[in-house]
Amino acid sequence: MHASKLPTLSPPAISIPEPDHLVLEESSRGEIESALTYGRLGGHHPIHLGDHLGDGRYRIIHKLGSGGFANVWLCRDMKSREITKYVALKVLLSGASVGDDCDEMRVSKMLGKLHLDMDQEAGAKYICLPSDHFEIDGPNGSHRCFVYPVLGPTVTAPILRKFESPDKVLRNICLKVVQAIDFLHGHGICHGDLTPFNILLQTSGLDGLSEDEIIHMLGEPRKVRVLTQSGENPTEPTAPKYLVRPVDWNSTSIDLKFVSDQPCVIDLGQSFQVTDPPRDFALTPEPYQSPELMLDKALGLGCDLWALGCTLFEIRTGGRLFGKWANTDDAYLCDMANTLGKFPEPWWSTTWESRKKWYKDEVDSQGRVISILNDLAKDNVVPEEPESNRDIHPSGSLQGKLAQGLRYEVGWPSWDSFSRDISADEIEMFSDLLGKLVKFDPKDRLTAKAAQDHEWFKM
Ligand SMILES: Nc1ncnc2c1ncn2[C@@H]1O[C@H](COP(=O)(O)OP(=O)(O)OP(=O)(O)O)[C@@H](O)[C@H]1O
Repeated sequence: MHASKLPTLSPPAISIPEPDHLVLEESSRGEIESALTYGRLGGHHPIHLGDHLGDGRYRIIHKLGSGGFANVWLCRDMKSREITKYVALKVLLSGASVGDDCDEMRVSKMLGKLHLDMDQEAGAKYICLPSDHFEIDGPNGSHRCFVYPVLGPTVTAPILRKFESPDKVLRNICLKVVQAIDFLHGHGICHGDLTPFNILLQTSGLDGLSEDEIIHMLGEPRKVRVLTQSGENPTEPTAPKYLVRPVDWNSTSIDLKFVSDQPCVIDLGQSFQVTDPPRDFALTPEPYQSPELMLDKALGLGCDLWALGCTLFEIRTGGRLFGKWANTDDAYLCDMANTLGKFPEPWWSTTWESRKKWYKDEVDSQGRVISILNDLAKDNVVPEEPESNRDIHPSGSLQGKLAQGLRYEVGWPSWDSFSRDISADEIEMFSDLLGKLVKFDPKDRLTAKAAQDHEWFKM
């Protein structure tokens, strides 16, 4: 799910304290979950370490992540008696748990109807589907809960360092993501929110470890106290005593031997049957939106294929394909035009109304768009070092973007980076694949099935 779909929360039916009286003892930049998401109807369920959910079956032992709609907890499955077993439990905001249609279960239901033998389906093992679901009632409303396998982080610098051949590993991860999307598309399902943030690496070997071993490996959960404005502990049950900071996979003390090189595509909350696209839908974040989605609000498998191109680029290089510095639709569209050329009609002359602010109507002798203003429209990429790939390819092209090489950087709270060049051969092959996925006309885009046979994957 994505934050643009944040549900409007209904006004409280009972008298509860105003939500803005809660603060965190310390908060950090970019933190999604805040104290304000508690203490109100529609908000999060107050959860503490050691709590049991799902009729006592799932015991909370750490937090794995938080998004715009949910917190995801690492739990021990107490039903498993022989060996310890761990699961990821996604607990939705109660405001996101309304309605008959249950987003997270929709794909499982669609696939269930097809009576598939999932072991026989190549891409099925790279899709994260819930194994169980239930509902809990609490002081902030009812919350849908979904049980998933425990996954690890997205690809990051420290993870890459642990692999002997990171380039090969990254290409393999990309292939499996393509297989996962092919699996969905083959069964008429559009993912609807494909981004690199929704590609996590699988874990292995966690089951059987003791809780102490798990905590030792992931780091002791960090608690941040929730306080009232006057600095007191909140007394009402609508707020937890503390929030838990999610596992920091970039921390140097985490043992990455449990993180595999197999990806898994998560967050199928926006997925839909191609034959029945939703009328009211949430948009994928801008960097992954296709031009037809941005300009015509047209949704379909083609949007997934465009997002797939952007996602593969980002996995392989650690950088954004379109709009690295952009923060408006125009800036994203300009970067697409700089990289891919003039848009087809009617987009160029009519639909993209502000285009004339940035580009002339005609293109130059090499088919490149001609900028009117240099600021926004100009490409973000400045070639630096001579005698490298950067000088061979114009920066306003897919090759030019790939010529910047692999640049993975981890920001707050731990800093780390991992960088290296991408060979000229690979730039040629990969830009060919990307160019076929990010075609302007969705009908011209390479299907996920055909993409798997591309020579880039055979390097
Ligand atoms: N199965 C899992 N195993 C481990 N961590 C997970 C798992 N599923 C989700 N996470 C972590 O929890 C975070 C939030 O999950 P998810 O994206 O499903 O929630 P959301 O509220 O729907 O998010 P968004 O606002 O990004 O749409 C993820 O970014 C990821 O870090």
